[in-house]
Amino acid sequence: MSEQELVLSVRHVTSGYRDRGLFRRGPYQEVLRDVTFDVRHGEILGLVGESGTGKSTLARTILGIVKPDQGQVIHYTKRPQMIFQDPYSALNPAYSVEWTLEEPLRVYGKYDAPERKRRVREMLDRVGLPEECLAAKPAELSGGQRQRVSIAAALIQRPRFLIADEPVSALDVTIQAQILDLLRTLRRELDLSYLFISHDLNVVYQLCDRVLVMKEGRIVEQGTVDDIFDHPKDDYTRQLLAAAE
Ligand SMILES: Nc1ncnc2c1ncn2[C@@H]1O[C@H](COP(=O)(O)OP(=O)(O)OP(=O)(O)O)[C@@H](O)[C@H]1O
Repeated sequence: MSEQELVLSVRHVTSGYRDRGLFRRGPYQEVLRDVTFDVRHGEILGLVGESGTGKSTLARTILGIVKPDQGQVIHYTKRPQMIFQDPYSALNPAYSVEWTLEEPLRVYGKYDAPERKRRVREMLDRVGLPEECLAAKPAELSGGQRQRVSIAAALIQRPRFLIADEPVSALDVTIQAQILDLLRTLRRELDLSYLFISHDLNVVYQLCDRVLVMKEGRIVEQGTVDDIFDHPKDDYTRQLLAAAE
């Protein structure tokens, strides 16, 4: 696969934490073990595995928050942005939606005020929110609206690659379906790629093109959604599928 077709390569990455315990000097805990995969241009790559297996640690390692002890993380596009399960973690409760969406552009410094306002309104429209939301604070919005705002905040700097860590897990099923639809539409319209982290295999089946299965910090199986769901090769994948039925 040529480099133009990739947005990210993770090569033999081993990483973990040193900051446990008293005075953050606890023993080193290895979390990721020899992790290798690519994210291809335009794809939605699912990452599944039980709680505590290292999915969020992988996201942090891709973002550079956790440094790999071995191996390499190679970005072929702008740095990815993140969407989280709880949009509150991405949205400052004290500020309006307009402020939240405009701030990264203000920091970036390239656009004047009218252009920033135009971009904010365009992004709000793309994520399916009315202009009345601009003045609202996060607490005044529904869970689904808040997740739309955090998606807009992630996209306002026009990244090519998004990491979504359980982005629909806190939403009820109808709203989940709307947000999954939005993510599909945005991928098409903005030519995005996603790493989509979820413990919900049903959601992964609906949304993803390919899937990574992680167990105890290792990728035990990867393949297309059809491969993984219809012809799982690894025992652990079979167990996860059986548990989800
Ligand atoms: N900041 C941290 N410092 C030390 N250890 C951590 C830190 N964050 C996570 N860990 C440990 O790393 C391991 C993997 O956690 P991680 O959050 O990556 O798993 P996960 O697969 O995302 O789980 P979940 O699905 O519950 O979010 C766990 O044992 C966890 O306790």
